[in-house]
Amino acid sequence: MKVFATRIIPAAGLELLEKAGHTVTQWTENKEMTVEERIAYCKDHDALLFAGGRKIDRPLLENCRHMKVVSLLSVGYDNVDLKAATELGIQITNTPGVLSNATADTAFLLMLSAARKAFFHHKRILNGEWNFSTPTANLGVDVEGKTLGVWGLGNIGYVMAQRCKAAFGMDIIYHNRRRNEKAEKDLQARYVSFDELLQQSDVLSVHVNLTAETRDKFNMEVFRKMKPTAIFINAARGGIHNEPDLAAAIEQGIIWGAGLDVTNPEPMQPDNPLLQMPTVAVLPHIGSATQETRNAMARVAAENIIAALAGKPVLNPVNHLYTL
Ligand SMILES: NC(=O)C1=CN([C@@H]2O[C@H](COP(=O)(O)OP(=O)(O)OC[C@H]3O[C@@H](n4cnc5c(N)ncnc54)[C@H](OP(=O)(O)O)[C@@H]3O)[C@@H](O)[C@H]2O)C=CC1
Ligand SMILES: O=CC(=O)O
Repeated sequence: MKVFATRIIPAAGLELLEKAGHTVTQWTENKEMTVEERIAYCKDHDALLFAGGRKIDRPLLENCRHMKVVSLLSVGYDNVDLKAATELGIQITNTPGVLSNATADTAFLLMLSAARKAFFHHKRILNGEWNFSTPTANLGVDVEGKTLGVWGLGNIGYVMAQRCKAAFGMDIIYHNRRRNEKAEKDLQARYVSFDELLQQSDVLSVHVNLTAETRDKFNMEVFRKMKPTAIFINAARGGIHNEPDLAAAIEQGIIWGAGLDVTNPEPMQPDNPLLQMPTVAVLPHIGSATQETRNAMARVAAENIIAALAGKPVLNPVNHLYTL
């Protein structure tokens, strides 16, 4: 059968699909497809491997009713109209688990980078300012022994908590809709209300899915409930924080700093004030971007397609989650 990939995909996934007898066409151009191009390609294929691009919306899905599966090369499924896909009988799948370590590592990197003003110091070196540091100027803060608050202690949040506890003996508090008993047992993570999470966290790391409930949750009203020394980390989705409010909160000393792998909108514009702030570290949505992890994700995405095209149950269905 015929599979269309919206970008060049890692070799491990390509090999699996070809070994299963499928023909794979990849979008190789260094520019986004137009809406018309995407519909034309999808109309002609049995499966879509979605490796990035504009939202999988109802108009696209309605033009591709024959498609058996849209396999996302990601965990997040907020860029798909799941309701439309389910109504049209199109299976949607994702790649959970295999990218948790790499994404948690990115959150960990951002936490340290914000705490130690690492990106700011890097910029200073580029400006030829090596000797500007004095015993009292441009200091960072320690994270050792402090409290990590995790909003969304699932696959990625768990690894972030595990790393922070093992590396720095941080106390772990978290807030989900349901208790995570494994984290409570293994990491002595303490379940708290959302407001307690805000009040008690020295570092607050966001790992929830982007949904109607979580969208724009971190706004000025919420930042005002956090410690003035707190560091806000978001390696989930930019839509979860209000970016002008975040910039104002740091500027006014309402919180101390931030580490963002995801921004709102993406791409972040180079003149965004957050990029000038010493206690802010921003990365261009590279949470899972390691060679090993991208190959593992491609394998899972390919296996989901192979199962769906064979009429077998897929590994990672997400259609049932659309009521979120
Ligand atoms: N930066 C990057 O490159 C990457 C970003 N991501 C993002 O990270 C997100 C999380 O991935 P992953 O850890 O695998 O997902 P999981 O489903 O394992 O974890 C999500 C957690 O969020 C909690 N949660 C969801 N909604 C709410 C809510 N309204 N209030 C409180 N808690 C909530 C869930 O618990 P409960 O259901 O009990 O509330 C769950 O523990 C993805 O959706 C994706 O957007 C993922 C990979 C890479
Ligand atoms: O943002 C990445 C994902 O896997 O979700």
